Amino acid sequence: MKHGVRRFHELDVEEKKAYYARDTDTKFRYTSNFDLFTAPFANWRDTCFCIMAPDGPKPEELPAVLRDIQLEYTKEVMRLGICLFKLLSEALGLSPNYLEEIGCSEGLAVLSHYYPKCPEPELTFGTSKHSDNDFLTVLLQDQIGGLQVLYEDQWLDVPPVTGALVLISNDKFKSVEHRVLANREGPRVSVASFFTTGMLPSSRVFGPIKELLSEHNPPRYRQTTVKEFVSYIYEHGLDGTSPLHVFRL
Ligand SMILES: O=C(O)CCC(=O)C(=O)O
Ligand SMILES: [Fe+2]
Repeated sequence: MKHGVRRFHELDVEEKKAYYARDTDTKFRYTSNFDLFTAPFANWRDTCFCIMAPDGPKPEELPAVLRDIQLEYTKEVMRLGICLFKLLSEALGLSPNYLEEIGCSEGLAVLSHYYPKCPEPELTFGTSKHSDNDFLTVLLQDQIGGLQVLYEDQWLDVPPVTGALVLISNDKFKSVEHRVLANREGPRVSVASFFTTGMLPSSRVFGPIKELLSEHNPPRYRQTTVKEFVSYIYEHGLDGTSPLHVFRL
């Protein structure tokens, strides 16, 4: 998968142009800084964004250099995701299929990032500080490094694997804040698979799971739709703030 992503990003500009889009109606789109016009500054990163589930692209909509591998990789990520949602449900004391049944594994968006060498890495980031606005992220990264997580007020170089189940778990699972440094070495390639249903027109509401609530553990967030939750990031860009404060009671 990492080779496929690198092959795409290293194609001729003319070939990549055909996939460049800033609107939201193509399934596979190549872009740089989705939040270019809303974030406080630009990141040193290009991205291919592709909705793979529930309705993925037709194979011919994917660039030939990563077509087969992206389809195969996504199948495996979906299997892994379903397994993780079962374990997370159990960890919350719920039945194993709980998170799957409320729709957490229904949607999957694959973000394939390419961080070119940066001549002045102290002036920007590869990806600025944020926490992911989805249910869970499965992250694949290469060996270049630069990914950091915030732990007890310190940035640690740790390869993270888990994502964001904060709101519906009522803070039981905390979404890790993370960033990627721009790097003199590179390119760096990563693939972030977001379990999200933000692309669906669903009006289903999510809030803290009622089985987890009690007198001693009252809801800490109001209910919201995934669409509303996700829109925060588009409106603010990766400006270092978390959408969670908007929903906190
Ligand atoms: O490139 C990485 O390792 C992380 C990317 C990331 O944080 C994201 O896509 O949300
Ligand atoms: Fe992230």
